[in-house]
Amino acid sequence: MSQRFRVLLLPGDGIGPEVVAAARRVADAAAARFGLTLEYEERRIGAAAIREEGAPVSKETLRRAGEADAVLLGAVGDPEFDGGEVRPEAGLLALRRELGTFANLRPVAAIPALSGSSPLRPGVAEGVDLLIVRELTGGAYFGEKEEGEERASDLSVYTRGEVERVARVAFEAARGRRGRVASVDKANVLATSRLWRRVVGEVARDYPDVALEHVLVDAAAMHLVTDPGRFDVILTENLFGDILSDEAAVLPGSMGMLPSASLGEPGSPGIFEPVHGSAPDIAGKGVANPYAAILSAAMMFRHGLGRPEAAEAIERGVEAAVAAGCLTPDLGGSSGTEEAAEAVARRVAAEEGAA
Ligand SMILES: NC(=O)c1ccc[n+]([C@@H]2O[C@H](COP(=O)([O-])OP(=O)(O)OC[C@H]3O[C@@H](n4cnc5c(N)ncnc54)[C@H](O)[C@@H]3O)[C@@H](O)[C@H]2O)c1
Ligand SMILES: CC(C)[C@H](C(=O)O)[C@@H](O)C(=O)O
Ligand SMILES: [Mg+2]
Repeated sequence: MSQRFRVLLLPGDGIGPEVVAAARRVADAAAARFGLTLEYEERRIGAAAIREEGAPVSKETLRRAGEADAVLLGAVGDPEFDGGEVRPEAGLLALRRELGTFANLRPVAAIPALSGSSPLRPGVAEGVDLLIVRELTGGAYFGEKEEGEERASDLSVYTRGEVERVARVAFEAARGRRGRVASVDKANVLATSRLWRRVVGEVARDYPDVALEHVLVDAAAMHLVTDPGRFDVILTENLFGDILSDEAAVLPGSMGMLPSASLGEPGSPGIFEPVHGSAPDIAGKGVANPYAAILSAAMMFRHGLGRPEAAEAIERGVEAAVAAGCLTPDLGGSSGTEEAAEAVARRVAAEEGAA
């Protein structure tokens, strides 16, 4: 009997539905190839949920997410709700909170065929292979907020336990990579960063085989685009990780190339979500780059469903489609979203019977 998995699809807003459909197409091809059955349920999140259900994510959707084996998410956000009291983004934050996905893995890898796509100095982005481990359920995003006409504040809180658990994720990941962690903070100014630095240093003692360096976030932002090869695993807090990962998108050449996995305690469902947003400027045109969402589906097979062979087949499929010149406009090509998804799905299926 084939192994069955329940996948909750949350396409969301803007290009979200377009890239999730593409990811589903490829996930199905991988499932068929490896004898797995994916049972999908689709629900609303973000602006789509505000319009139809009155809230950016319903209690029922949060409940269904908790019962799924994995959540595959597109993006949330719509200019219609900018500055409003109910924000689409709150749905995603509530979902992360509900599922306790404290560790967000954002791999940044330059695909060889795309080495010319980075707008940086020639050669800088070549061979880049780094992993941002972003703390995802703490810091200024989730602290107490005050929002008045004359005064506003976002309290940033970190506890020892919150820092320790995400640091362990980073050190474990480094063990399977090149053995280096750069912990990024602002310890020259922020108390939370000083706690962060102390706790990361303590955790490092359990990983004598991993080299740890502390880097201030302002300098890290500069190194990321001038000398990205110095990084293996970057470990950082919620807000810094959000900003540094969009900056890192210039390395492979587009926001449309960065996937992510948001993981909680073992056994709890992860959220697999591209790093990019709802891209209202290109939504509905069929030209969004689906590779970030497709590679997020690969991460779902690896980290959420325990089927790394399916993940690898998808990753090889993306590399091959890109090498064959199947590029969306953000990468300088003229392929559409569906065409790119088909190109990957075909390659995943055609590997059938291969070792
Ligand atoms: N995880 C999420 O759901 C998420 C992440 C970031 C932003 N957002 C939301 O998305 C909305 C738009 O935000 P933004 O414009 O600052 O960021 P964005 O990531 O949506 O877009 C930034 C730029 O990158 C381009 N881009 C992004 N993804 C692309 C893709 N797959 N293919 C081709 N081009 C792509 C867009 O066209 C745009 O020019 C906001 O409401 C924001 O809050 C959501
Ligand atoms: C939409 C927003 C809440 C989200 C974040 O800031 O975490 C997004 O920018 C991301 O990077 O996933
Ligand atoms: Mg972001």
